[in-house]
Amino acid sequence: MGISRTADAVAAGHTGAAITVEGLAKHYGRSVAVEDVSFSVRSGAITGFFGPNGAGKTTVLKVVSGLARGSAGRVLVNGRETHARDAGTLGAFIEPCGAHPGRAARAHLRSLATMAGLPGARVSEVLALVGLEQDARRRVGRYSLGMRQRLGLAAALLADPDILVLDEPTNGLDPQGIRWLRTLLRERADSGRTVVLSSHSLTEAERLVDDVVVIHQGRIVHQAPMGAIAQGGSTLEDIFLNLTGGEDA
Ligand SMILES: Nc1ncnc2c1ncn2[C@@H]1O[C@H](COP(=O)(O)OP(=O)(O)OP(=O)(O)O)[C@@H](O)[C@H]1O
Repeated sequence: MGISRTADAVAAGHTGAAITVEGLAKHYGRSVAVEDVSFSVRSGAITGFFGPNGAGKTTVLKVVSGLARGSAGRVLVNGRETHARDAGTLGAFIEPCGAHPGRAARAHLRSLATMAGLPGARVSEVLALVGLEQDARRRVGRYSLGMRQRLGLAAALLADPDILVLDEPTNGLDPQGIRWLRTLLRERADSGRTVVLSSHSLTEAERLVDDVVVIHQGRIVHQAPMGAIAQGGSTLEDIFLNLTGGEDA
């Protein structure tokens, strides 16, 4: 995993990593959500971001996606520090999906496409891609959890971005949906694009991710290629429980 880069290399320009997070902190008033978070994400790989409830995964993914601002530190996307990520560079799905419950999925996606300057035909493409064609005219408020996940994914995929950031994307998906998502994400990575996802389903994620980042109590406690973890005879769950103090669970 192309992890720590020197400050000089980063200052000199693009390090080759799709995402570099350096010394990121996020405070809510006096409460510290994450502190001194640094890691990087390889281009063309699937990176899994793991941690117990409240560890800081969503907070970091929001800042990485430009949906929230950090209190300190910086995030480089393709070597550039910018708060407004353009849709073709990075697409994110972090709940809530932002669709008005009274709106049809197709109308929601159409507005997003218009705002991003994308052709209307792309809406039908992503609806087909996520398997929501038949339900595209239904109100989002009547969607199941899995259908909302698929809609969120459709929105993230609209501009066919180089980098996909997904917060617990398998939540609510049925087994067919999980397999479909695994294939979709693997194909994207194999074609040189980048995926970052968080998940609590460690057994599931073990089959999918190339690189592992573990966050605990707002700080990064581990980063390694999945292959190295497996070679060491450990499972992702072993590593996770050891690092997050849950080995007695
Ligand atoms: N808007 C907010 N205001 C105040 N504190 C917040 C806010 N959002 C998150 N936090 C706090 O930041 C910390 C990290 O939360 P975050 O949602 O990033 O964790 P997480 O790892 O995604 O958790 P989970 O696995 O439960 O989704 C928690 O202590 C949470 O209470």
